[in-house]
Amino acid sequence: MGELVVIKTTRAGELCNLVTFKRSTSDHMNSAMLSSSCPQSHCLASKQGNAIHKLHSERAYGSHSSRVPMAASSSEGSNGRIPHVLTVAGSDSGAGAGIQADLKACAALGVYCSTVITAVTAQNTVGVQGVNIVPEEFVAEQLKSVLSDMQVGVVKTGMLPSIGAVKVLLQCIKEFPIQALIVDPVMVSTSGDVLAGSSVLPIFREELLPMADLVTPNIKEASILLGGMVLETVADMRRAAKSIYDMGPRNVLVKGGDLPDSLDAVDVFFDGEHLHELSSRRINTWNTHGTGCTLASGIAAELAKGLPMLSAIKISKRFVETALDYGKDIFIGCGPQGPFDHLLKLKNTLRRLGAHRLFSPADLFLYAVTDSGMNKKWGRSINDAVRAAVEGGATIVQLREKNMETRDFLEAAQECVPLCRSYGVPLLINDRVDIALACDADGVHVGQSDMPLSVVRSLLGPEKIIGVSCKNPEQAYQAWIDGADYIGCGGVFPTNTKANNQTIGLDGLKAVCLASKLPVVAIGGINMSNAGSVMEIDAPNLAGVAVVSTLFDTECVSSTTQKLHAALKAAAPRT
Ligand SMILES: Cc1ncc(COP(=O)(O)OP(=O)(O)O)c(N)n1
Ligand SMILES: Cc1nc(C(=O)O)sc1CCOP(=O)(O)O
Ligand SMILES: [Mg+2]
Repeated sequence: MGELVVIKTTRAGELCNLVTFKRSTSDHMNSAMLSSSCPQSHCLASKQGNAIHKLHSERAYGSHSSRVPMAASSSEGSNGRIPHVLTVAGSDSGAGAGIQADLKACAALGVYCSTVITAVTAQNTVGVQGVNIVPEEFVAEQLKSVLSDMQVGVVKTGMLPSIGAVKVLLQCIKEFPIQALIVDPVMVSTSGDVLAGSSVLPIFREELLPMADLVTPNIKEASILLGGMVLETVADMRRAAKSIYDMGPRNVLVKGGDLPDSLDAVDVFFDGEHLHELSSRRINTWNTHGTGCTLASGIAAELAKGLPMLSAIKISKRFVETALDYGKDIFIGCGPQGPFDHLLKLKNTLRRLGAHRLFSPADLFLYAVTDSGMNKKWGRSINDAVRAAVEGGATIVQLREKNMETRDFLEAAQECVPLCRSYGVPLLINDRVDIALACDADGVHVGQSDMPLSVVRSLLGPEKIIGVSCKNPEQAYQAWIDGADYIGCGGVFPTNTKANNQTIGLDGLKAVCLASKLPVVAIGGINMSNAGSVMEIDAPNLAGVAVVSTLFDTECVSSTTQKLHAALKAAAPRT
């Protein structure tokens, strides 16, 4: 026989377990607790009116207990697997923190997120009005449902309000191996309400932290974990990071956002060998509720994509900083601490979806970048060079004229725009947003030290194509956040065309591809004999190659372009 779930509300801080629940073959569950419709035959729940009738069967669980730990899943591979984070945390009715923040952060970063709810809180921007702890048996059941069926990469924990919840979590991750465990030791809410009492401290210290790949306490949580140690300076945070490391986690990130009197938000990361101080701009806003959950989920998401720990932390910090900045003036709720806006990128995309844009990643297949020195050497005008490249099969053109007078550059660009348009090939201008505006080019390409992307976008408007140069995953991630259309990534090989250019190799190119959903074009030293190896790196968003000297430091631009096009086609026959 089943027993009804009894849910009573409690005031914040009273963390006694008031929910009674017994398993049986026909429990009637609160409909909010189980998914209501599922086409799969092994689904545990089927809807019957308002109640959900549970088809309880051990056979309903998959059996992945014998599987080996997953390799880092980099992005949607040909097997259709996508990076997956499981969050084990409390629900926040105000949706700024907890499960809701985790879902939004993972969605914003392009990672699938499943959820195990450990507690249901009634909270808003004023504070926490009530907490209901989910019984540990039901936490276990949720864990088993997800872990036995889905390929979870990273588990991230938030509110773990009882010893029992920690125990069942530890049991499950022993049974179902995962790629990494991130522990955000949530104990006190931003409003000061207790979310996990001191009774959980021993099991946190003795059993949970030793299993963690990363633990992310804020100042208060670090102090609690360390028995009341006072943390007032970055030096204190460094000491705290080392002491927490001694409890067993593989990495520690002590978050300094609450440290008083600092201009920057400095976090201290300790990997057992090196201490890193990671600072980010302190954003002046009240809308900070949920930053801790978001940061930890962001790290989990990036780890699930296959990034190393430090890169994942840096990217997640940048995401939080950008989201805080983006949402600094939004107004949700009347309390002292509002939530911020995780889905800023989605808004950028929606804003631009409304606009008429013709750019497609396929345009980047063979990207011809001009050089006036080379054209002069071979006695041809820019216009002739561009025409020959387009006739030979270039799919996009960039005018990169570093030493030209503005007036001459503009005149050349004004000739090239109609020429390229007549071939249906986009024409971009390197660096010079003013020239692009003046000749109505299709877009610009900017580097890391050129005009910032956000300013370029506001000057050019939503329809124009903006490419940005990136040499590492952090820059690639930021380009995506900032709303770039593509990434130019190099120097893949050494080049004589650009002085003192850093060479990042095919591995560097792949790391940039994996860090972003944007299409990527490879640049730097690409020629007839190595173009194939570039196209063959295993990255679905590698869209093509950008080339200067191979196309333009040659007598016959058109036939060289044709040959390179054929070489690319041979290496990437499906494009
Ligand atoms: C397609 C493409 N990728 C990268 C670059 C390099 O741009 P940037 O870093 O701004 O360097 P300069 O070209 O300005 O020297 C590019 N131009 N095109
Ligand atoms: C313009 C440019 N940008 C690079 C980068 O690494 O971002 S490499 C480069 C020069 C590419 O010229 P070539 O094809 O002659 O090697
Ligand atoms: Mg530039």
